[in-house]
Amino acid sequence: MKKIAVLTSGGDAPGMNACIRAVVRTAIFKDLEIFGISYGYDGMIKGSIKRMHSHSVSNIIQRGGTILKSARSEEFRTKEGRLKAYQQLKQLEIEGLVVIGGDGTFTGAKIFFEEFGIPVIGCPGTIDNDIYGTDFTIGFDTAVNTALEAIDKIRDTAAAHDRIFFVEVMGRDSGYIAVECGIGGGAEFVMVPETRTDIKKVVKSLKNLRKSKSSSIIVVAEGDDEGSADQIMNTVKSKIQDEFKEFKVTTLGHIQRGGNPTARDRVLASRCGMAAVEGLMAGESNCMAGVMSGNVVYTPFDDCISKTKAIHQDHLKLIEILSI
Ligand SMILES: Nc1ncnc2c1ncn2[C@@H]1O[C@H](COP(=O)(O)OP(=O)(O)OP(=O)(O)O)[C@@H](O)[C@H]1O
Ligand SMILES: O=P(O)(O)OC[C@H]1O[C@](O)(CO)[C@@H](O)[C@@H]1O
Repeated sequence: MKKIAVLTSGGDAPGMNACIRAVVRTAIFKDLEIFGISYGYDGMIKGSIKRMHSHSVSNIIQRGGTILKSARSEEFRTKEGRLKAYQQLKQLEIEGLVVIGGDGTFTGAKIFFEEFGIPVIGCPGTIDNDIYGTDFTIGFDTAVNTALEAIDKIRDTAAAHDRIFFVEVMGRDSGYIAVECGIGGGAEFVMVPETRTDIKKVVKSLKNLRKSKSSSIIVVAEGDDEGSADQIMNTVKSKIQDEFKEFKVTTLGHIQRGGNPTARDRVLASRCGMAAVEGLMAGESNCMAGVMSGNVVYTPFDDCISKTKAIHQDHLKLIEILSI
């Protein structure tokens, strides 16, 4: 193998730049030619592919976003689109690919590998932490810390005005961010897509808590089965508005995807990036390089996509016990 390429795809995540840096510098260290593809699979289809050098990734380890840009590509979902992408790689004699993204990115990579046989290794880059085969995904720790900082501030005003705050965090299909910042932020409740939200139970508990607390923080993952934080707030409010003075909603949104990556994300990203290149050179393919229990592991894309990394039930219990 002489030439490989790297791209970022799906939602950006803090630490993607550190991962690109690790891929580029490991490739150069191993005497490979390394190419950067802009705008994910769209850029691969359009041929937005440039040679990268060590200096191309200088001064980016601390930066959020991705210097390669990211995109969600509809065309890559079609066979014709993927064929165009393959032809672009073939023209440049690129023989291996590193894709940094989430489970959608890995689904595309798996199909691409099966159709054209180009070895592909993924690095888990998404704030959602919803990928099987790695304890944490790149960007998750930063997103949790960003959300936590906001919750700490919201708590001040919630306490000052005796309010119930519903704080919506990201997680289309996953409650990992909600659970971690719920524990760290001392939330009274956390609502996640993985478990059924019981509004009656929440109302009953809030009434009970009213005896000892005048304010509460409820963290809602955006994909909760009862709807958005706004919808949930209105349902809860209609049942207990006499008991609490005020109900407020704060949606944290995309601030969770930006900012300088934490040390944990930079280290994880660097390890996964290096492992992806080493894996390609050792003949690994159609898999993701992740870190589990401190060790680098290669997990088949099939497992990363089809197996779920369940929320720890004891984490949910922890929130319930500590909120009394
Ligand atoms: N079934 C599929 N076939 C081909 N390509 C796919 C498929 N699923 C996803 N992709 C490609 O992967 C891209 C990224 O997927 P997606 O938008 O789901 O983000 P992701 O990688 O899961 O990241 P995040 O978790 O941050 O949303 C899609 O825009 C598409 O180009
Ligand atoms: O704004 P976008 O890019 O559509 O992404 C939103 C989604 O991306 C994620 O943040 C994952 O990166 C989800 O939690 C969220 O639903």
